[in-house]
Amino acid sequence: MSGAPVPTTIPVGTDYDVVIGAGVLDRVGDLLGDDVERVLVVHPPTLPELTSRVAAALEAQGYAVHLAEVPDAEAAKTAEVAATLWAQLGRAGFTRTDAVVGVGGGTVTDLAGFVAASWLRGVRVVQVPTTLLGMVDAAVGGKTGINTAEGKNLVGAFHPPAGVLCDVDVLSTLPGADLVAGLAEVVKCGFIADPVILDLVEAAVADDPDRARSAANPHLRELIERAVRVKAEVVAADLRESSLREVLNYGHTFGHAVEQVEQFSWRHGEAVGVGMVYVAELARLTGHLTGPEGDALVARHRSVLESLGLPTTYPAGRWDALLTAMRRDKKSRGSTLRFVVLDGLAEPTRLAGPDVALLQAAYGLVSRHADAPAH
Ligand SMILES: NC(=O)c1ccc[n+]([C@@H]2O[C@H](COP(=O)([O-])OP(=O)(O)OC[C@H]3O[C@@H](n4cnc5c(N)ncnc54)[C@H](O)[C@@H]3O)[C@@H](O)[C@H]2O)c1
Ligand SMILES: O=C(O)C(=O)C[C@@H](O)[C@H](O)[C@H](O)COP(=O)(O)O
Ligand SMILES: [Zn+2]
Repeated sequence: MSGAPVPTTIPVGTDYDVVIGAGVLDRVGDLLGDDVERVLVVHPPTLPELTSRVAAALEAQGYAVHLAEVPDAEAAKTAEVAATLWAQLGRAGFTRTDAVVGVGGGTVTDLAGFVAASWLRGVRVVQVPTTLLGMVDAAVGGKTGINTAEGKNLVGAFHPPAGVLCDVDVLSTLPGADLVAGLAEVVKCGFIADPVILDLVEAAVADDPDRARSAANPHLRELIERAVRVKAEVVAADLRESSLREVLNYGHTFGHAVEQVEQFSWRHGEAVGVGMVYVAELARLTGHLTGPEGDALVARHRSVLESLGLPTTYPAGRWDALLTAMRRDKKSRGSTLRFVVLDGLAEPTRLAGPDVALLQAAYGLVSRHADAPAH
């Protein structure tokens, strides 16, 4: 894969840096800060080599490394798994000057961040995302959490990391479907804030569609950096999602509901893909996107996502379950559902309390094609 030799450092306000580079994995200890003795490295079973490299780099710098293997993917984000990590931290005597390192995709960094946020009411966490989605989104910004039986990320904390280390070389082993799922969050940043992202994705697809959906995408490094800059700017201004940060939730009200209804058999990025089409249709139905320009923007959602192989439709017949799940969205206020919608390209705004008939009509527009991909 391509990658400039010089790492890029993107500051998140004055709090911490996101370091993006090729072959930078061994620098993990540099992000830990002072006084750390013990480090809990949280990792999935799928990444033995990367985990060993991180552990060896930390040991070489004198840290006492404790490995914590957790179940792969969404199965990691449970209270039971968090409890096993708290027990391990307790047995090993982790103090407030010790730290957690998350090595893996967004599921691992969400879990590791939450355990760090809750242990002794907060210890340092350094995130080492190994998926595209983790690099551009999950590991950055300090939203940490786990799921409950009732829904996605319902328990968690805002706990910014001490640093984020993105080694783009590790993406070469990422399965294609996971790379594409990460591109969904990149595309999200294009629609809400940085349209150059959409231009770059479309250019890569026009040039070579297969390569565009892989770690060999010639614009991948720039796409990662642009998406991280979008996220960094937003979370630096509004860590706790009092207002602005909600824009990063574009497509997630419906997307999280799909994940829940499908019992996590859809990847997060896939669900967010169809969620963005849903909310684009909702914006048209509620008069936020109007005229030929509005129509073109909705069509652009479908075309860019489909060109990457992301789902833009969802089967009919699941409305009641979807609506129940959407009501648990964190943007809801009492019984009022709230959505992030676009007034135009890179012009996000909020839609509060739309008529349920319009919500269902938007579902009709994403479900009318009975050709949703099998999962
Ligand atoms: N906290 C946030 O702000 C935030 C933002 C976006 C998403 N998320 C969360 O992130 C999660 C999704 O993250 P994800 O898409 O990274 O999924 P994931 O963590 O499940 O990883 C996807 C798969 O890739 C494998 N993998 C990881 N790195 C690899 C590598 N380098 N080579 C080969 N295989 C590798 C994993 O083992 C897993 O099977 C969801 O739970 C979502 O809610 C959180
Ligand atoms: O960072 C944010 O803020 C986001 O909303 C980014 C999302 O991509 C991410 O999936 C996040 O975990 C969703 O958070 P939630 O508050 O809706 O659970
Ligand atoms: Zn997301």
